[in-house]
Amino acid sequence: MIMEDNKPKTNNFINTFKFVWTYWSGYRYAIVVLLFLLGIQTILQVFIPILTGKLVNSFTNSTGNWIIPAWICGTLASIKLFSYILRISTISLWSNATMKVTSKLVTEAFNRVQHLSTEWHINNFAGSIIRNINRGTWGFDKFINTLFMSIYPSILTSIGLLWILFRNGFWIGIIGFFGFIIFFFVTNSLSKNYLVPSFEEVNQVDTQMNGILSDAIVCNSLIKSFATEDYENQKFNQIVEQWRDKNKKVWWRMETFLSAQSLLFLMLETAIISIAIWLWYQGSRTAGDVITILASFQMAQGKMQEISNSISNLKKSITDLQEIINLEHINAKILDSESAVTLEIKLGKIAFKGVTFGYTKQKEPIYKNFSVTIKGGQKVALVGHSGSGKSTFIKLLQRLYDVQEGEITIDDQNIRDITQQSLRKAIAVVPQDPILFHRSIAENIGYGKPDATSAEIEEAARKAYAHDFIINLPEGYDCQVGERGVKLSGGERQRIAIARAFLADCPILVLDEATSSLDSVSEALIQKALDNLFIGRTTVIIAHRLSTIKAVDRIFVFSQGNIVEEGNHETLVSDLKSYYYSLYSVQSVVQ
Ligand SMILES: Nc1ncnc2c1ncn2[C@@H]1O[C@H](COP(=O)(O)OP(=O)(O)OP(=O)(O)O)[C@@H](O)[C@H]1O
Repeated sequence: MIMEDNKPKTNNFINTFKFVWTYWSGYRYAIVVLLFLLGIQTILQVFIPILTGKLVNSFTNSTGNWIIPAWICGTLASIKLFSYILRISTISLWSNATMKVTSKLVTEAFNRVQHLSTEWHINNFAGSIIRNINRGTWGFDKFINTLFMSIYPSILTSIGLLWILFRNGFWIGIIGFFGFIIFFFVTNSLSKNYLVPSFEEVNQVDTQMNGILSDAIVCNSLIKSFATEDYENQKFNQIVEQWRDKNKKVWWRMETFLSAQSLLFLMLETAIISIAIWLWYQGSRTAGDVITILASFQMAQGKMQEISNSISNLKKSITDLQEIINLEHINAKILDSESAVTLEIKLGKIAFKGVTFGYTKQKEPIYKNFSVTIKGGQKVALVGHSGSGKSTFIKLLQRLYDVQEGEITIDDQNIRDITQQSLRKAIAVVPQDPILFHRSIAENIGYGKPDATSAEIEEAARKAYAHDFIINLPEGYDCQVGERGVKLSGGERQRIAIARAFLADCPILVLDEATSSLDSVSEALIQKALDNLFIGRTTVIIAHRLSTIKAVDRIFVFSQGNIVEEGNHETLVSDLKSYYYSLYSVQSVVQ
C-alpha cells in the first residue's frame, strides 16, 4: 500500500514539544538533575543585588569597619565561583545527553527518508532534503537548549528579582510585574505575527536555493558540455536575490522588534528609578536599597531580554523543525502488510495478472488489465519503443510502485504479501547506467553480498571481465570510484554492476540494457559470462539492440503498456509484417 500524505502540518509549540519529547523522554533523570542544578544557580544569582545593596549600606553606615564589607565581597565572590562550577557541571551533563539525542534524531530522519517511496524521492530535490534535515537538526538542538538552558533559568531569576522589587516597595513591584507582563505580551505577539512569517519565508527560499545548488552541482558535466555556466549562474542569482530580499526583511523586522523592546524597557526603567529616588528622598529607603532596586531591575531587564530573544529563537527553531517533523507525517511509503512473509522461491515464475497501473498525475494508466506469465528459469526480453512501459515492468516487479488493480506474483506468492526486503533481495538488477557509491570498488561489488570475502569479490569481477581493468587502477580493488562512480567509464561501471549481480546470486535477474556501454569485444566476452549467469535463473532483459537477445526464450514486444507481439527471435523475425521485424530490419540496416 502506498500512502501519500504530503500536506505540510503546521507546527505549533505543543506539536513541536511532543515531537522533541519523544526523543528526550528517555533522559528524564538528566532533565530533573539539570533543572535542579539550574534552580540552585538561579537562587544564588538573586542574592547578588541584595548583597550589593548591603555592601553599599555597609560603606555608608559603618566608617572604618572593614570586616562587614570584606565578608560581603567574599560572599559575592564565592557565589560567583560556585555558580561557575555549577554551570560547568550542568553544561557537561547537558551536552552529553544532547549529543546522544540529536544523533538519534539524525539517524532516524535518515532512515525515514530512505524508506520513503521512489515517487517521493523523484519529486524532491536531494539538496532540499539534505538542507531540511540539517536545519531540523539545528532547530532540534536550539529548541531544547532554549527551553531548558535559557528560558527556564531566566524565568526563575526574574521571579526572584520581582520578589526583591516587591520587598523594596509595593508600587515598584507592581510596576515591575505589570511592565514585564506587557513586555511579554508585546514580544510574543510581535514575534508570532511579525517575525515568524518572515522566518518561514526565508526557510522556503533557503530550501529551494539548496535544491537548485545541488541539482546544478550534480549536473555539472551537462552544464559544461553545453557551456551554460552563465545561464545557470543567472538562474541561481535569481534565487539568491530572493534569498537576500527575504533575509533583509528578517533583519529589518528583527531591528524593529528590538527597538520596540528597548522603548518598553526605557519607559519601565524611568518609572522604577523615579519611584526609588522618591522613596529615598522621603527617607524610607537607604542608598543601599536604591542600589538593590536598580541592580535587580537591571538584572531583570537582562533576563527579560534573554527570555524575549529565547522566544524568538524558540519560534525560529519551531520553524526550522517543521520539515523534519513533517517527514514523520509523510506516509509516502510502500508498506509491508502486517502478515507479510519471506518470499520463497522454488522456480522463479513471475506473473502479472490483470495489472492496471499509472504513475501519479498520468492522464491514462500505462498498464490496463495487463497479464503475462514468465516461467521459472525462462529468459525473456522486453523490447519496444521508448516510453512503451518496459522499465515500469521492472519497477512494478520490484514493488517500487504498487499496482492499482490486479496482482503480481512470484511462484504464486503475491508480492504485496511478502516482505519487500526478501523480494528485492531475490532480484538482481543491472541497470543501463549503474549507480555506484563513492566507496571502493571492492565495496561496490560486494554490495549485493555484504559478507563476501575478497576472494569471492575477485571471482565475481573476473566473471564480469572487470578484474583486468581493476588491477590496473592505482589502488586496485581499494580504488575509490568517485561520486556515483564518475571516475569510471560507462562500460567499467556496467562491469562492476554485472560483477555485483554475479556475487548477489539472486534467483531472478534483470538486465536493463546492461551491456550497452561496452565495446563489441567486451560485450561478446561478457555475453558468454552472462549466459552462464542466466542458467537456473529467471531472467528479464530490457533491450533496444535486438542483436543481443537472439538467444532468449521469449521476446515480448511492448507498445503503450501492452504486449503486442510475442515469440522467439526466429518466429518474430520471420513474420515480415510484424513490428518486431520492422524494428529488427531498421537496426540491421543501421548496423
Ligand atoms: N516516475 C514517473 N512518473 C511519471 N511518469 C513516468 C515515470 N516514469 C516513467 N513515466 C512515464 O511512463 C511511461 C513508460 O515509461 P518507461 O520508463 O516504463 O518506458 P520504457 O519503455 O522503459 O522507455 P525507455 O525504453 O526509453 O527506457 C513513459 O511515458 C514515461 O514518461
